[in-house]
Amino acid sequence: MRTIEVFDTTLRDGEQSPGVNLSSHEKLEIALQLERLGINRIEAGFAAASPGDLKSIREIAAKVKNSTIVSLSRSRTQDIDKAWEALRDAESACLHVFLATSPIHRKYKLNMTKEEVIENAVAAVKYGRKYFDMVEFSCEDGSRTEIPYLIEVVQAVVDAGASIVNIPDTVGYTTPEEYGNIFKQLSTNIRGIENIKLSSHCHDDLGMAVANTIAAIENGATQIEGTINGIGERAGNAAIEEVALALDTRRDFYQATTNLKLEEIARTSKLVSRLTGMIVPGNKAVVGANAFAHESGIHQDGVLKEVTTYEIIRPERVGVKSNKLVLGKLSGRHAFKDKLSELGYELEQDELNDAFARFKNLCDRKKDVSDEDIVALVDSKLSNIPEAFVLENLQLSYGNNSVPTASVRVKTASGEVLEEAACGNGSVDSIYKAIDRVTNEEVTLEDYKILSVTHGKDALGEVYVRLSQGDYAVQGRGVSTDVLEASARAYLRAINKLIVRRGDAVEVGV
Ligand SMILES: CC(=O)SCCNC(=O)CCNC(=O)[C@H](O)C(C)(C)COP(=O)(O)OP(=O)(O)OC[C@H]1O[C@@H](n2cnc3c(N)ncnc32)[C@H](O)[C@@H]1OP(=O)(O)O
Ligand SMILES: CC(C)C(=O)C(=O)O
Ligand SMILES: [Mg+2]
Repeated sequence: MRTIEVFDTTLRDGEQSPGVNLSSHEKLEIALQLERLGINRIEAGFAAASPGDLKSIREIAAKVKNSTIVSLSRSRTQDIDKAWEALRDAESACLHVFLATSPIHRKYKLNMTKEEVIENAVAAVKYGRKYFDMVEFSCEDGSRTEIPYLIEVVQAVVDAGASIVNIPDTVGYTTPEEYGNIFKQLSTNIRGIENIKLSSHCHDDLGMAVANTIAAIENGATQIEGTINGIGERAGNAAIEEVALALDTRRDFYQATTNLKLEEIARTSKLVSRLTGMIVPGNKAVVGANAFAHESGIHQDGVLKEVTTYEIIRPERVGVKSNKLVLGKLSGRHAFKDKLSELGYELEQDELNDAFARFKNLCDRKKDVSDEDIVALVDSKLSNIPEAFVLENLQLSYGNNSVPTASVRVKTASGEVLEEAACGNGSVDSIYKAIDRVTNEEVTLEDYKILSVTHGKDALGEVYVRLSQGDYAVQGRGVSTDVLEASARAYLRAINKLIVRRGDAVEVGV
């Protein structure tokens, strides 16, 4: 059985998803969960991209001990210097340096000859090796590169000291057969291939990212790259959970496995979805809400007789648990704490007291409190964003023939209570206008999404908003049994984040 190493780029390529913008704290939370999942290498960002990216890579490098931390870097000395600045204190660090090799990129983007590309790639790897023991080189757009030339580039960077070579299908263009052949060619033509890791990195533009990744494994890849939930630039990257489960479920066929703790998958997926605001579709393989649901009579009958008739992955395998402890309004703190621990949360006493008070409050408004309700309730408070404004009261006047009016009362960080009212084109609009007034912020609402977290008429509603102000873009999430309250909480939360971001910007001198 071969062991395939897993390189996660949720925090770098995943953050390249349009609309996703994670704070340092959120990135750290994801990195710690990726470490728990057993990821071998975590690409924490692109240090030269911004002072904020550098800072969050450094924070992750300081806290994560069991995974190698990686920074992306162009083949430029100034980028490599920044990567070293971010990673110098990591327990285990890797520089990920890249340069495009395909004819299209050489001609139109880089304006370099074949020889210049090799020269720059070799120089970058050698420069990187002055700082780093582990250097990965990526032949960007490798799948559209002439194979004999690709072999030349790979041999040159291996000779220069790269210990991982990655062949990205940058634009999701390749097919399993074609991509597999590239790995076969490299596996048989590179001197010293046995001492390096050969890596795949696939995008999903034609919906083949996972199939292409598997083809690479079958033809010699020893590392795969991807993201949780398959998020990433354009149509996204190969979904790590899908590749891992394909190998696990069909180990009889592929004779390969990963060292991931598969039971951490559901939790990791939820965390990434929550913090990025990228909602996982119900029918998504492995982590979608319907992945383990059986709807039709014939399937249900089969599953009741023998579960393997229609279920190839047991839900427990990926950490989807059945509800064992039903909590309600008569439960106490011990049961609540026990449930939180089962759901993966270990709270400090004051956080627990706070969550418990909100749980009791929810029980008064909702008949059945499910695990999802509890996760939503705890998560909505745990992101540690300093709150410049806390929602104290929301009041609405609505009639189908009158102009909706909202009144909002907030408490500021200094304890001052402020109240404002506003009319709007609809209830949400009036709430947002009142919040703009009371916070004295001028923002643009770029996106507003509403969904139900749980089921039934007393379900929790979840609202995501994306706001911008000048160069800043932030997301906010609010959860409540009342969608208008959730809308207000999401908006206010985004404003609080915006205030923190502006503070960050002052700190780094932007
Ligand atoms: C396939 C991928 O996912 S690659 C990673 C993509 N991710 C990102 O780009 C996010 C982070 N990027 C950034 O913050 C910015 O692009 C920066 C800070 C890296 C660079 O910003 P700028 O200096 O303003 O350059 P800009 O992004 O406009 O253009 C890229 C430049 O890098 C060059 N370049 C692109 N790739 C490479 C590379 N691997 N090595 C060296 N140079 C490269 C381009 O040819 C262009 O050079 P030019 O200015 O001489 O024409
Ligand atoms: C930077 C590289 C690895 C990349 O993300 C790609 O080519 O898709
Ligand atoms: Mg990519």
